[in-house]
Amino acid sequence: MFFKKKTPSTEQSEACESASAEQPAPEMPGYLQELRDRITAQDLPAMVRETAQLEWERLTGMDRSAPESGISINYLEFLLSLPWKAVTRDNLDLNRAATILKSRHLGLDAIHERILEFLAVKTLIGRQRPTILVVDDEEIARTNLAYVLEKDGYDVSMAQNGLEAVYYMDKQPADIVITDLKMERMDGIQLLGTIRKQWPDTSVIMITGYATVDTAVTALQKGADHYLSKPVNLTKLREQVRTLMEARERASHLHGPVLCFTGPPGTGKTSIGRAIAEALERKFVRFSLAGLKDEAELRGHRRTYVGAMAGRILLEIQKVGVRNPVIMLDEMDKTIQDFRGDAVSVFLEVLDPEQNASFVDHYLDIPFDLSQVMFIATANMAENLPAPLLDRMEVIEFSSYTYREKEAIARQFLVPAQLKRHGLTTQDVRLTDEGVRSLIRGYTREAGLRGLERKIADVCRKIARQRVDRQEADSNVPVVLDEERIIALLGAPLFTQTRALSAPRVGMATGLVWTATGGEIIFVEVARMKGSKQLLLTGSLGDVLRESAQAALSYLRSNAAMYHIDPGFFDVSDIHIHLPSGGVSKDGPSAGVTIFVALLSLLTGRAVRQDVAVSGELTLLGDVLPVGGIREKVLAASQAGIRQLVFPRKNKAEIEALDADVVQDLEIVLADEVGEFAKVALVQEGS
Ligand SMILES: Nc1ncnc2c1ncn2[C@@H]1O[C@H](COP(=O)(O)OP(=O)(O)OP(=O)(O)O)[C@@H](O)[C@H]1O
Repeated sequence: MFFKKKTPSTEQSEACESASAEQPAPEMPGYLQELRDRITAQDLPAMVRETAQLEWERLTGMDRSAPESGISINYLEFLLSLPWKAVTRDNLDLNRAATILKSRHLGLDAIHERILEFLAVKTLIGRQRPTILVVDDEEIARTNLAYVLEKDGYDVSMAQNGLEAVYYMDKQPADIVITDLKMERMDGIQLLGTIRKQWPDTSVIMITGYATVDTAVTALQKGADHYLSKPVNLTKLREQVRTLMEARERASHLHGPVLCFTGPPGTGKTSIGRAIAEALERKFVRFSLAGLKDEAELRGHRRTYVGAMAGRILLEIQKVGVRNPVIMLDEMDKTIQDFRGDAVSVFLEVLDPEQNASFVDHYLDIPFDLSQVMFIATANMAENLPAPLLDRMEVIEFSSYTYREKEAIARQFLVPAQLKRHGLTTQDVRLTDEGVRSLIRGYTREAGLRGLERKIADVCRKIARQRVDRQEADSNVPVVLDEERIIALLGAPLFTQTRALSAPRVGMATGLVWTATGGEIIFVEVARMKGSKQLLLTGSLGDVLRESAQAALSYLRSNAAMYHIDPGFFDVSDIHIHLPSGGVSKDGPSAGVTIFVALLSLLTGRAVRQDVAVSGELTLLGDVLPVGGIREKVLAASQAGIRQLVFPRKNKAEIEALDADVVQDLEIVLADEVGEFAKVALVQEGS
């Protein structure tokens, strides 16, 4: 029993605290009767009905003007409004799922494949009908039980005694054995012993006509999962069978692992989640975790708090009215950083099928089964998620779109959808190639498509307004959306992409960074002045980047001769390293090589080519380690007008996996050690 009875004194004070938030109690006698009828009539699990009845009894003993009766009514109403048993039936037709996924997205084939595999495994497991073996020497008893259980969808076989049961189990072990206790040849207790030894995963329900406390205790001690006396209460038996089957389902990983979509904003994570729900014919809930500050928002407040209510998870379940929706937990990484308290353990409990079958919301105070929910988490960067959570999730990465992909998606999906949403048709508007390009390049700067979608909506709104205002006589003539028209509608372009500079410069190198919103090019500037061995670092740099700068400087000092620079250069100088765009914080090890190139240029006086970008982690001994976010970095480089890229050779596999579309117009050089980076980036002497 999970309902906690409180002492009258605490109840009173709590009730007074909560008074302001509660509704006045409805006219009681009729309402109380109605509540009672609902408790009896609704299909509730036994424990829930018991809790509701107890609460109802408390309510009837209360003064109807007392604030606590309002609290009690709210609780009961909430409890009765939850979908304790309601579920939608999964549609596991893979062809249909594939069609739905394809019709919603362009590209993303690898992700679609992965999701279809996930659904295929579910389908196969779902097809295996659970099996039950009924063992009883009375024919009527066993056929009756078999009839009832078959109607519940189980595959049922029968045996007359323990020996026959063992014979059947040898051929095909059942998930559950329901056995009589007293039988000829091998009785129920002996059969239980054999099952426990040979088929430890099979659950056993023991039934007997000679129910005594002793036999029940013996059966349970020997490993029976449940015990029932004759005549068998069929409702109880079916409930026990269902509980055991659900526990088995959970153990067989039917529900896990949880999918976790990572990638920059607007790359299709939510819309794929929605498409999965549509394919399965499940309800969909998107629930943004951003801004969630503490556990109570997820799990509810105890009823002792003023205005206590259930947490977001149960409120969403209540809203959709079924206990098996697809719930998308958006931006999990952000919540974990900002959360007061232990967010990780709450998520572990919510996502783990072993634990979430008895999820306890503090307000509800009795377990609610979340194990049928299909959770999908999203995060901008998987690296931001703690290892215990990542362990339970299958991460699927969504990456940035190329210009070309954006153009195709805009044409096929975003523009038609926005036209429709604004009462326009493709007859009203003709978007030219130049128009799409200018929308993408001039008005958005993003890895995904969110901003582009908003800009298209802006354009549609303005065209709709013009159409209505002017009552255009020529309304049959489509508006041609070319660059000029777009500038007329949206104003001057907002962005000129950070462009690589053209002329080579001494003391300035171009690098590449990867952030939650995609790739970016960065510039590293270095200067040397008279001083006394100080290294100044500016530009909102994180600790890792600062350490990379120190390592690059130490490497150069310790290898001065090899690079033909004065070994004492630092004794009489200060070195300043600056990464412009101070408003953006920068961190990570991959700028080590870029800093080295800028320093070497400064100390040798050789200029750095500005159409080359380098990215790699530098060790103190001059080795180069691989870096992350290759696709994002390459895209950023090509959009910024870079011609040549140098990456660590250890990134070869990721580079070879890039689509031709991404590496178009770029030359990528792979380097083993830091000197090779410098060779490409520095202008050749004499040239
Ligand atoms: N490959 C694609 N094909 C067609 N439309 C797409 C594709 N990717 C994204 N979209 C569309 O772009 C818009 C933004 O996508 P969505 O909301 O799914 O992104 P998200 O990754 O969930 O973003 P966020 O992380 O900000 O929540 C949606 O209208 C979506 O339908």
